[in-house]
Amino acid sequence: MNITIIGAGYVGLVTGVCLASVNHDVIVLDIHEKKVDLLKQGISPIYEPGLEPLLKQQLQDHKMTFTTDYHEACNQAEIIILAVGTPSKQDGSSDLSFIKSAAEEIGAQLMKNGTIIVTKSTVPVGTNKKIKGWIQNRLSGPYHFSLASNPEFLREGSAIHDTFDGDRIVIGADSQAAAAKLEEMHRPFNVPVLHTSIESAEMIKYASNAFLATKISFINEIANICEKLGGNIEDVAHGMGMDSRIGPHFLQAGIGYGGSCFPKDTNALVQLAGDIDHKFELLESVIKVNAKQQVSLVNKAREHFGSLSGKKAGVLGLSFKPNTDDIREAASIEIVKQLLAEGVAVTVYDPVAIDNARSVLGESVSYGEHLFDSIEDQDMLFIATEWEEFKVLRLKTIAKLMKNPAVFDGRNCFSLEEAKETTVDYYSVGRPAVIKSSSLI
Ligand SMILES: NC(=O)c1ccc[n+]([C@@H]2O[C@H](COP(=O)([O-])OP(=O)(O)OC[C@H]3O[C@@H](n4cnc5c(N)ncnc54)[C@H](O)[C@@H]3O)[C@@H](O)[C@H]2O)c1
Ligand SMILES: O=c1ccn([C@@H]2O[C@H](COP(=O)(O)OP(=O)(O)O[C@H]3O[C@H](CO)[C@@H](O)[C@H](O)[C@H]3O)[C@@H](O)[C@H]2O)c(=O)[nH]1
Repeated sequence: MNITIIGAGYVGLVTGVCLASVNHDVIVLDIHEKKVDLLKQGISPIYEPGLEPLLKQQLQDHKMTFTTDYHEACNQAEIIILAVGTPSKQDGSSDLSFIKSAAEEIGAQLMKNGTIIVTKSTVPVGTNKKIKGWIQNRLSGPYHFSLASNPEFLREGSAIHDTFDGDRIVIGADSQAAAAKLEEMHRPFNVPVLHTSIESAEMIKYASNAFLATKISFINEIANICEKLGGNIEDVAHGMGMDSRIGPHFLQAGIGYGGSCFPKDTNALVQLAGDIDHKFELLESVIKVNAKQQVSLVNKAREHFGSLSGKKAGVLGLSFKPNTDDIREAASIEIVKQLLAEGVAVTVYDPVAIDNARSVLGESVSYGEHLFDSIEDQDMLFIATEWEEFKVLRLKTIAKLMKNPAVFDGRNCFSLEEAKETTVDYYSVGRPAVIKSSSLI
């Protein structure tokens, strides 16, 4: 099939590469010229395991092209997939300006009947109706087109795997023919397909993200209670997860959820409910708990040291999760900002996210070239992302390198047994702190 994707961000790029690799002919359009130039050379502007080799292969096989020209992208397409960003506005609601401008451009370029316009971007319930209007307003003739909502569920860091091995594909189309065509497009992925109305498809995306965020805030609250009452959150989560009605996933306590989706989509759903005078109290609490959790490690450090002013801290991990260079809404950035506000000199390290972090943190911190640069001679060490290369470090190595070995582990990378065998004062999440008697004197 001839498929066009509008937006060469995370979703557009991964979707495009995967569709091309199962033999569709894919054009990806973006308005960002530099990005398109890089992509034409087979260079991925994002770090995503497995993406670049697959991209290069599709270019070599002539299954994929990149452009900034809407006419070239849209006039022959059977299916046009909208994958532009839908960031948060100041009030938390979804900014649909990129969707609107892309829809208007598509409308102006439609020159035949039967094109299916698919929304993959995460958009509030009712947006597809608006998209229809925006396209219709720009049509140059009486062309018929179909609309569908086909939300994306990939996770950064495992995006290729999630596309080929996802749990479900949701299709909400305005006609049976469009629904059948989209099912055919996805068939090579061999993932179960659910057909719904457009509105249900739009809501499935928000409800899924909100539910997962709720699981995370819930387990983080249980972790906070464990810290005060006793109990080990790892055992508690394991025991809860053994109940098949609860399930073992998304019960990893930590320093809160970040990324480009959960924070944005939970806020957008609260706003969407508010628009119809429904106060979504549960989700409001989930968001509040998450904000509190993001600064919980620094609170522990303050309690440990008294004042943090004039001290030196290393921060390991800047991306919002491992295997990505994305730092959008990452807890690490909140931690760094708070440390800086308290007069701490901060050295950060991340295997792939340093360049992105530099654009946000500028010269306010030092950047380690090697992870040891963030450990050596520091008074305290924060672990904000559970990168594999941090997990294979040993606490006794960390203890030797640090000035005052106090570790604040936001991702429970080390066992309490290991912490007990070293000179490190070790704080983690939802587990008892391991404080050495010498540090209490
Ligand atoms: N990132 C994820 O893991 C993920 C997963 C599922 C769903 N989503 C949703 O998918 C959508 C896209 O997310 P993303 O992370 O890929 O966004 P992104 O910000 O990484 O990329 C969006 C791209 O769209 C381009 N763009 C903006 N306006 C355009 C226009 N008028 N015409 C053409 N291109 C335009 C931008 O230049 C950018 O390259 C969002 O709604 C997001 O919520 C994201
Ligand atoms: O048990 C857990 C699981 C995750 N997280 C945190 O939650 C955030 C999000 O993680 P994850 O969901 O793995 O990454 P995303 O790439 O943001 O993916 C989410 O957001 C995407 C965009 O909407 C959806 O497509 C995916 O299905 C959904 O999982 C990260 O900060 C994680 O550290 C936890 O703290 N504990």
